[in-house]
Amino acid sequence: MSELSIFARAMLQERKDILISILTGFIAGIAGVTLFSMSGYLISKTVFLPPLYTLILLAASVKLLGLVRAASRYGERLYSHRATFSLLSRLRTTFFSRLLPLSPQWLNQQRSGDLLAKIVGDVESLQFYFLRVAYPPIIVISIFLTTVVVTSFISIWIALVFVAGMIIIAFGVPAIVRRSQLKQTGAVQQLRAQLATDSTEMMYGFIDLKIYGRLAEHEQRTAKLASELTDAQQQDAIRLLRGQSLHSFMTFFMSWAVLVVGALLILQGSMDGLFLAMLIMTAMTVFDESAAMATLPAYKKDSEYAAKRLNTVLAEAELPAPASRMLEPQQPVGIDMEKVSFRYDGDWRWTLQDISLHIPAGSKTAIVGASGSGKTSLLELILKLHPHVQGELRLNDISIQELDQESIWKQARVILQHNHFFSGTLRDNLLLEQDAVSDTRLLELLAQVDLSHKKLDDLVLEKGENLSDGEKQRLAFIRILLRSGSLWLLDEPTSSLDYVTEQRVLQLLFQHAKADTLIMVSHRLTGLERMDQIIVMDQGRIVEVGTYDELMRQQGYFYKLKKLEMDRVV
Ligand SMILES: Nc1ncnc2c1ncn2[C@@H]1O[C@H](COP(=O)(O)OP(=O)(O)OP(=O)(O)O)[C@@H](O)[C@H]1O
Repeated sequence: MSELSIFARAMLQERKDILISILTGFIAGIAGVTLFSMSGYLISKTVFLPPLYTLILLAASVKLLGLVRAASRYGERLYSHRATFSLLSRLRTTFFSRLLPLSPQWLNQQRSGDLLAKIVGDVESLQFYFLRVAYPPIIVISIFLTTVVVTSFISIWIALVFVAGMIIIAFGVPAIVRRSQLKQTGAVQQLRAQLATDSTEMMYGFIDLKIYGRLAEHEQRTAKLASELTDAQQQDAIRLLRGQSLHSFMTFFMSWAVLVVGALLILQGSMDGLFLAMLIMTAMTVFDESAAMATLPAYKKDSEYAAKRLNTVLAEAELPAPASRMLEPQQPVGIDMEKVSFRYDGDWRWTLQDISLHIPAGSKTAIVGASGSGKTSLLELILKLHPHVQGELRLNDISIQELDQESIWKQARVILQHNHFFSGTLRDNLLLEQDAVSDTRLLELLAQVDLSHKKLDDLVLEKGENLSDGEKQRLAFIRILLRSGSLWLLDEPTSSLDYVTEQRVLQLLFQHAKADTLIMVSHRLTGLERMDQIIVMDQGRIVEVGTYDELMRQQGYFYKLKKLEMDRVV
């Protein structure tokens, strides 16, 4: 059961609560059995008019056992649930922390709904493993064994009936329940994941689906999945109920068996009739204590299936090789590439091929080229977002393979083509990294990027739905101004801005990045005169490198692009 190894480790960490809950659970169970058997004995004894002190003693013991049972049951509930919730939180953090270092490329390949179903639903299914699978057999078997040993002093035959009952109830009933659910394994989890995937896709593509008239079809499919999930959950509930009913039936059957065998023994004179009521009460209580065994197979299968789904995620995903070297903080970063080639997983063609370049520390570089020529991919390689790269890529003369990814990210001030905005206030969205920035400073920055009409308490909707693309770009720009780091990687940071605002923002950018290394991917070819070098790309290759003047003099690819742009403007 290696699938459950994450769970076993988490259980080991919660061993104190687990041991206390087992101990209190055992005390509560035994106190319950003793309480009811003693009540049976008290009733029988009363018939023979015993001395008053005997009755007082028995009644006091029954009361005391009641108190012990209640207190230990409370302790059991408290510690077992505390252990369960701590396990759940450990599982969540373990799974999440294993996901975090995975390459974004791998994460992007996952369907978000399915991944969410795994992170939330499957992890939650695992929480029951302790409470409903690992824990009940320990309690049930220890209570049974204690009861059988004590009963054997009264009658070995009744003790044998208990053993038979234990085998039927603790093993037979779960085996029958297990057989009935073999075919159904994982149906709920699979449907839940499908529903989550379909629903997220519908939410993300709502407007397009509506425009292209496919919304109704999508809604129907989602509704069908939802009803199939309800059916599967209902089937699961029915199976659980069937197991519980079978268990109740067997509990009463075994109590009748105790009554019949006990009556025969009394008739034969081999057992005192005083004990009969006591033994029947014992049977009813002890078999009732084992109710959790009937639902155990269902929870076991669910947990194992959930663990398997989670493990597939972790097994498929390749963790980046550990790297120990760090980029020096606040030192401008020089970048060298020698014959670097790269292709996305599963892609037959090279996205980048034979890239050799030198970007001196503190220089300003523009990357231009046709759409799809590999400009963004090149930036992503510098951020070490893709682990498998051919050739040599060095930052400050350290091979990227040896560099710790986090240390690169700490140094980088990045604007991607799509910047994410969270639901919250504008202030929350600006202060992603640090909260020690005054409102006055934030308002000043907003004014510098022509957003003085915005207020810090303005509400931002999920994914920045109520912001224009240009506003998003300027807010992303403020975000990187608030960061520290000496490597600026900007992927078309001003593509949605008008010319005047763009120039204003770029001026601000050059002021802040004066001594730093700056690489900017740009579609527009205006304002590139101030760059130290321009890298021109086409179909994954570098076709030209030089300053603006050099490239214009050369009259090559860049010159043609520039001419096309100018013709378009005229
Ligand atoms: N996650 C991905 N998986 C597979 N292929 C990808 C992925 N991202 C990009 N590509 C492919 O890699 C190639 C280069 O893409 P890239 O985004 O680097 O180009 P680009 O020059 O930045 O384009 P644009 O100017 O349109 O942003 C494209 O052909 C694209 O289809």
